[in-house]
Amino acid sequence: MEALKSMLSPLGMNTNAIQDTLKLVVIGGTVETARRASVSAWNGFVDSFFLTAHFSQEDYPYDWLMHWLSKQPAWGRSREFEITTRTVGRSGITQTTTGDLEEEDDVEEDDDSDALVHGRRKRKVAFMPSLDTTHTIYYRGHWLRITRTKRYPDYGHGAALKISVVARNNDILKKLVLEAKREYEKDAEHRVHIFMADTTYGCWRWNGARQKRPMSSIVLQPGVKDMLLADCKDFLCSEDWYAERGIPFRRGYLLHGVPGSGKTSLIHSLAGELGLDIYVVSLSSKGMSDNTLTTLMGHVPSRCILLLEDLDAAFTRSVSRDSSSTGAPTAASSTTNPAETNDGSTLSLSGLLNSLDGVAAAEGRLLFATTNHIERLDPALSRPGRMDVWVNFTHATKWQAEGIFKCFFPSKPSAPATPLPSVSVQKEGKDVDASQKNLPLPKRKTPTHAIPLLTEEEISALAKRFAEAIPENELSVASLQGYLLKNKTRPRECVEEVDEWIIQERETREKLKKEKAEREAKEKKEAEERERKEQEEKEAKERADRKEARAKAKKALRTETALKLDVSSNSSSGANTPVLPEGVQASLSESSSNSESDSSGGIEADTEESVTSEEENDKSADENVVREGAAKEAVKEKWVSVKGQTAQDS
Ligand SMILES: Nc1ncnc2c1ncn2[C@@H]1O[C@H](COP(=O)(O)OP(=O)(O)OP(=O)(O)O)[C@@H](O)[C@H]1O
Repeated sequence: MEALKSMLSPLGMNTNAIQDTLKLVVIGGTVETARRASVSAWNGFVDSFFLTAHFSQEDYPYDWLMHWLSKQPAWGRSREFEITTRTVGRSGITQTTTGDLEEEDDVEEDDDSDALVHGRRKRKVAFMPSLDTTHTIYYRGHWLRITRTKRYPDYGHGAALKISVVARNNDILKKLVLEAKREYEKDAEHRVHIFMADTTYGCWRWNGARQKRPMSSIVLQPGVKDMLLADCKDFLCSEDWYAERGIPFRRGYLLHGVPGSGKTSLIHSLAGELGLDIYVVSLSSKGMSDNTLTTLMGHVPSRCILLLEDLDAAFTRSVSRDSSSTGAPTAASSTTNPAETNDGSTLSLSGLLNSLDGVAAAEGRLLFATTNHIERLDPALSRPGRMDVWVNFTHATKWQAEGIFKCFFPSKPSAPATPLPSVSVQKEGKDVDASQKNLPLPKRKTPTHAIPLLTEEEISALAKRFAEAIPENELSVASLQGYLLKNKTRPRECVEEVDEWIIQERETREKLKKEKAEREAKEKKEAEERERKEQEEKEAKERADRKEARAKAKKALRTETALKLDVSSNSSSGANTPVLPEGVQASLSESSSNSESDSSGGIEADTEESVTSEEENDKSADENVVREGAAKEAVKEKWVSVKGQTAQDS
């Protein structure tokens, strides 16, 4: 301080403004230099001692870490944040996070996440640290510096995480990622994640997480579910077996059959059972091309279910999925020359085949394809190696009807440990047994409907009666489910009224069939009418063209004849010789031969096309005119030549 004073004292009292300014510049410069030096020293320290890991939103570790961070108090206490009702991270896990905002009343009332407000689930508001802010979190004896950044700021999407830590090696980061993964998987245990193909960017987009569907809720012919599940499990643990034999580590399942028979439901259920995510591609979606599909297939993770829905619709682009639509491959299905359809899709069959098992195709995935019309598939698509297992789904059998009935109406446990007193609940004017408290519904806190619990024997008897009433292979399982849903609280009435419902169903189907037939007949008639009109227009045009051609021919003939006349008159007046020029002689003989061969068609003899009677009349009238003209010319020319000869004789 003293030194500074002594340095400044000569300037202090008697200095002018310039000296003061210089003083300020020197001090400011020193401070700024010191600041820069400290920043660069800190950066140097960070660079040399910090380990930094980057996590991009496109990859799973990002989800794991976002999920883990959502549970860290420091993350929730950010001083700069985004407020969102979207769930944390791509995973969409909807549990309470440290940053969740609740109304006080809600917290007191209950923590029922299923509560409905105006028919919708209550949305929770979450606090998320805003982009480009750095947080420091203490983890296992280390301070982690975490920054969330935007990966593609220009495109407005894609986020990334940067985690830096002072450590000798990256063990701490490995531990962090593994712990985040474990926690994520534990929370995701009851859900199946769905990813949809984004054809614009050629990437996969997370589309939501669905509750797992128990396999027992899918009712198929005995053995089908078990066979499929065993096959999938066997495949997933046979990677080495495939590698040893040089067989591509892929397996394809083709589920074909009538609509509403459980194809999609079975795939969801299998995904839940095997703990796999589902990647869905709609081949007929807008902008789908060979390149996009190949890119997408190359980015499918190794253990997942790849679902190609409605495989037959990929090349027909038909709106109708019924059996009467032709399903004939359009130009776009050409294997060599894919044509662009009006929806911008340029996918070809060869492109699809290549993406399924080409060099870039992912290994270890289970391919599931569904179709309602197996007969429309190209054999190359469904051959073994691409589709190894085929399963046919039919309309409901009696066996399935019985099974689905039992699924809807679970029976009362035969010997409850502590029998509950049966309470009667008044609902819609009917007495129903309220002992449904025994129902295995762990998540439902306030049941919105009461299901009477019947004994196992009673349910079995009702299910049998229900199955007997259902015609074999006539109604879809989806329609049975619809009927049971309508009667979910009335098992006995449901069985009593099933005959009536079947009659109604048949009538509705008949009506729909009739309406469809009428619509198709009308469309056919309109198409025929259109075709007839087009044909008529075409014929009229052809007639007009022919008429014009004939008119031109007549005109040309007249011009030629006039020319001949000129030549012969010149020769008769100019020289006394009766010898006619060669062309005129030829014309004369032609004219005479024409007059002789009138019946054979004369001037129009070279017209090959057949003509209508009207046209023939026109034509013969025209021909008569031409023939008359030609005959007159011939007489005239003969007279001229005789005259010429007489003149020479005399
Ligand atoms: N076999 C079945 N077991 C249980 N539920 C079924 C069965 N078949 C159909 N369902 C029910 O019917 C509805 C439609 O089923 P799903 O979508 O799986 O049929 P799909 O065969 O895939 O039909 P589409 O060919 O039209 O896509 C679902 O809600 C499902 O619960």
